[in-house]
Amino acid sequence: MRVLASAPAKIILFGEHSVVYGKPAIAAAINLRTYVWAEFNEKGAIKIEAKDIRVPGLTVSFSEDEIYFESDYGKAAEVLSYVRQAIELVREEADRRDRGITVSITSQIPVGAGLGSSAAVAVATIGAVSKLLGLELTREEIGKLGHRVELLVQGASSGIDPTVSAIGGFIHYEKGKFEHLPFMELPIVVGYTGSSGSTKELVAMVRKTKEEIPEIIEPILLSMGKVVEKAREILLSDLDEEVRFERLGKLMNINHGLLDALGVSTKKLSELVYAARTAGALGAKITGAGGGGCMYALAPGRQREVATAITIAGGTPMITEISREGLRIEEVIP
Ligand SMILES: Nc1ncnc2c1ncn2[C@@H]1O[C@H](COP(=O)(O)OP(=O)(O)O)[C@@H](O)[C@H]1O
Ligand SMILES: C[C@@](O)(CCOP(=O)(O)O)CC(=O)O
Ligand SMILES: [Mg+2]
Repeated sequence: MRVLASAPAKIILFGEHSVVYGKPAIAAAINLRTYVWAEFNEKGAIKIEAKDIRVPGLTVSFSEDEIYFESDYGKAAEVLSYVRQAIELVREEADRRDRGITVSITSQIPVGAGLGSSAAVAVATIGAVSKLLGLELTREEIGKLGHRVELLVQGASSGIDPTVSAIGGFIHYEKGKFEHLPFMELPIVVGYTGSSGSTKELVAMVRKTKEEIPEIIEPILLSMGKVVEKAREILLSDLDEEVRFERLGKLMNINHGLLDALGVSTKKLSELVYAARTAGALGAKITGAGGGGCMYALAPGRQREVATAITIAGGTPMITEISREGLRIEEVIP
């Protein structure tokens, strides 16, 4: 039997980092996906074929069914740890720790770009392997297992990424609980710096600063939570679209400033943010952990101009749409 599952990337509209400390956040699944094939192998081992993963310092190449890591083993093992933990967790849930499983991954999501590639690969792996082992799990349960994977690998995770990747759509999330927000097309442009940041390292860095100067960092996290609550209020209001976008844009700019204060922006991210605002975006901010990766801009009627400004500033604009669908079982071959 072979199973193919896929799971989407996401953007965090408001509240990254503060969400790790129990504050609310708002995120949406987007139409970039990670695909995972799962099948049994007779060796009783876990085998991972990560076909197109590009991480600086690591090259993975393939022959028929062997994987070669052109790097030290430690680094390769670390990079594949989300997938390995996802498989091990599902084998445990199914009480089939002995079962050999091979997974093969292809992905459209840039890695370490703040678009939740770690959550998508974990969720798609859990989806494919649980189906293979005959476990009946709901999307919500799969999101919770994805959260456990992120906790095991990163040491800290709010769970928002695996939740939105598993269930899809547009959500408000707080302390493990989510609420679907009304589906709406937002006129946004995502700008990719081309460099990556490790969520594990950035979350650890914020925690260290918080421990050193809690009297300064805690009020920033509190403010971020308040920005999210205000944004939710605006998203659910019946305000005129123009006013609504204008207010959301202002909140995005505040949220970016607060993220910058936490130290997770970079020169390039800020350049893309300011280029977008100068080209007419109502708001622009980092999305995801930062340290490189992506920003996004809200630009009703100005998406083309903002995309051009991002290109001129040295970034890559991406036109993305919100994905209603989360985890999908694409194919089951008996
Ligand atoms: N296609 C993939 N195959 C295997 N592992 C992946 C894949 N995509 C992402 N990952 C894992 O996720 C990590 C990146 O996660 P993270 O630092 O949270 O950034 P982000 O989730 O923003 O992309 C990679 O280093 C790797 O371990
Ligand atoms: C920084 C954080 O809020 C989001 C991280 O997203 P990403 O891995 O950068 O896509 C961490 C978390 O919510 O667990
Ligand atoms: Mg991640």
